[in-house]
Amino acid sequence: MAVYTDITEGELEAFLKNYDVGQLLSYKGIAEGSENSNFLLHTASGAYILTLYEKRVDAADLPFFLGLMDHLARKGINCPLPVHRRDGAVIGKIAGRPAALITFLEGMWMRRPTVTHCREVGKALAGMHLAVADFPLSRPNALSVEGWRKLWDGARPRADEVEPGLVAEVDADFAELSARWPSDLPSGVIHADLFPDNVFFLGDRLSGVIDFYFACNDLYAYDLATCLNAWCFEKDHAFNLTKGTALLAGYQSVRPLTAAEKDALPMLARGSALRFMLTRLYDWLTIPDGALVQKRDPFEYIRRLRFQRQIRSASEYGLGEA
Ligand SMILES: Nc1ncnc2c1ncn2[C@@H]1O[C@H](COP(=O)(O)OP(=O)(O)O)[C@@H](O)[C@H]1O
Ligand SMILES: N[C@@H](CCOP(=O)(O)O)C(=O)O
Repeated sequence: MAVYTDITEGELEAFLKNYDVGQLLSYKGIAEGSENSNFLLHTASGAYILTLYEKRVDAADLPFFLGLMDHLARKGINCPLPVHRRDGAVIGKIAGRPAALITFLEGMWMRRPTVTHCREVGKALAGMHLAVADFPLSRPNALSVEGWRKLWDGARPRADEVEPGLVAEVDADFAELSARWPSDLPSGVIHADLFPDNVFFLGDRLSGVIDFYFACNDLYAYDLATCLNAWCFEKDHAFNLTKGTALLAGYQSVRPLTAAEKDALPMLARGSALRFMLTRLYDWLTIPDGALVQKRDPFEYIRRLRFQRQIRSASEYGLGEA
């Protein structure tokens, strides 16, 4: 469920008066998503998404997120284009919340991505990494190693109740990741949450990338490692080598990895698995049952983490196979 703040037709009509989008024809809340409130709007000029930014998004970060979408869309990346108001601004206010209007993208996200989808997402990710080279804004990654530690401090006292032995496992991860986390790899603005529910397809064609609200400056190869975890495992938690091969080959067909990035990939994939396990575990332990926020399964990422601890070389993901 992702309509935390409801809006009236009157509020919406008043909000839209600031834009050149024509008369409001219809609007409805969108159930999918987890962070913000989203509405699908039809106006005389077409379809749009209205997003009301909720508590977990810092309003001070909105110029970065919306500026990034604007930059990428203008560079030909399939992502939403923020609609400018008549006064030039892209951020407005409705029902007391900061809000923006973005263009609607056709397509649907893949519940069971195929090898072809993995290759296409690899290409799109590399395309974004090239396209951000001249993006002028930056935002530190609040969810890198130090941010993970804060989440772990909150979750650790009850982590063994969720999964016996988890405290010892994750303490050991922190010791190793702190000592070996790379910092001198190619970096720039990354998406940082490129899961299947944030990528739309029309058949096999990638039609859109959405949800830039975790985007930040970090290592490009870390973004790719997140995709390995999010796209290349089956429902039974087994790694699919063919999908890994396709994702990495797709990425490298647009932006070849450096030797140092290849060497670091297992460590980055382990860190990324830890990052998503921790946000999920933290929410699992702190969000009350019945709350509107959708809680995601930490066990899926406990398994990813155990898998990633065993990997010694990126060739085990299929690097160099295609
Ligand atoms: N530009 C867009 N075009 C079409 N649908 C969109 C667009 N942006 C968001 N959506 C719809 O809204 C849902 C939630 O969007 P998302 O940005 O993932 O929200 P959240 O940040 O709350 O997780 C998506 O799953 C999709 O159905
Ligand atoms: N992708 C994250 C959760 C973030 O949710 P989103 O709806 O904003 O993509 C996870 O799977 O833990």
